[in-house]
Amino acid sequence: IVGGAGSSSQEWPWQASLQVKLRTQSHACGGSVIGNQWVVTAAHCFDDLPSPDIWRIYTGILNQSEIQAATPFFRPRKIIIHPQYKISETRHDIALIKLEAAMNFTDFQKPICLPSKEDMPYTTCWVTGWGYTQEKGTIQNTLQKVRIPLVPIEECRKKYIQHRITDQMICAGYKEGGKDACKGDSGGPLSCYQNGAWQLVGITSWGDGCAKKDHPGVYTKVAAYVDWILESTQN
Ligand SMILES: COC(=O)Nc1ccc2c(c1)CCCCCCC[C@H](NC(=O)/C=C/c1cc(Cl)ccc1-n1cnnn1)c1nc-2c(Cl)[nH]1
Repeated sequence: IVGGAGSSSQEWPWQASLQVKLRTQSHACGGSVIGNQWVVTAAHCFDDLPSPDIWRIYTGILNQSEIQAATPFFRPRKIIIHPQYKISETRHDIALIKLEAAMNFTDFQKPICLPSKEDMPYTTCWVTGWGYTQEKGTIQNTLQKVRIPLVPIEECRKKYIQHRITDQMICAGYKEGGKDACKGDSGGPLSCYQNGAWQLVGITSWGDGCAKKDHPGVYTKVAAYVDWILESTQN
């Protein structure tokens, strides 16, 4: 997260850290708890790391330093990549992880609501993650947060002429740049507060550089996948 600030405990209890254990273990992607056995993330997180056995999902964490050998984590029982997603493309960048066991919800780990399928005028949206605070950066210890306004899709299409911004994507950013998601934040939530509840409006997906002027971040529009999420999480 570029231009953000450290979060407090219990502020984003749906935020997950998806870690990969090869010879060493490290953070790879963000994720969002949407049920006691379900986390939603970006499909591209699995492009080069498809084996479920190397993934460890941590919830209820504020600081990466809380993750030690003894810290409990969930293993994926199943990873469901959106059927229309293609590796190294940007469309349908969404995946579901069924955890091997159900979690107990607490003040530190509980789900975020899925959004309504109708387009809403979200005005209070935040992006969170442990990603870089600049393009050449490092994974942050404390979960970072930054408030970012949504950008109308027609304006976003003008900024990304050579890319195809589809109706299943949502853009967020400041004209002057300075605040954005960055490397290590992908898969995490774009959370918007609306009608008294936090809703998972976007999944951090891609952008041209981090926090550059006239280059908003591009997020998977969760409202376009609510039916797929509901039918995929039935069993
Ligand atoms: C110590 O541990 C680490 O350093 N871990 C570790 C450290 C870094 C990374 C990994 C692990 C995961 C790589 C593979 C999966 C994921 C591959 C793609 C992923 N993208 C993003 O997270 C965000 C993109 C992004 C999103 C928005 Cl909305 C706007 C601008 C964006 N950016 C444009 N340019 N940079 N960001 C990424 N993530 C990393 C990189 Cl490197 N790139």
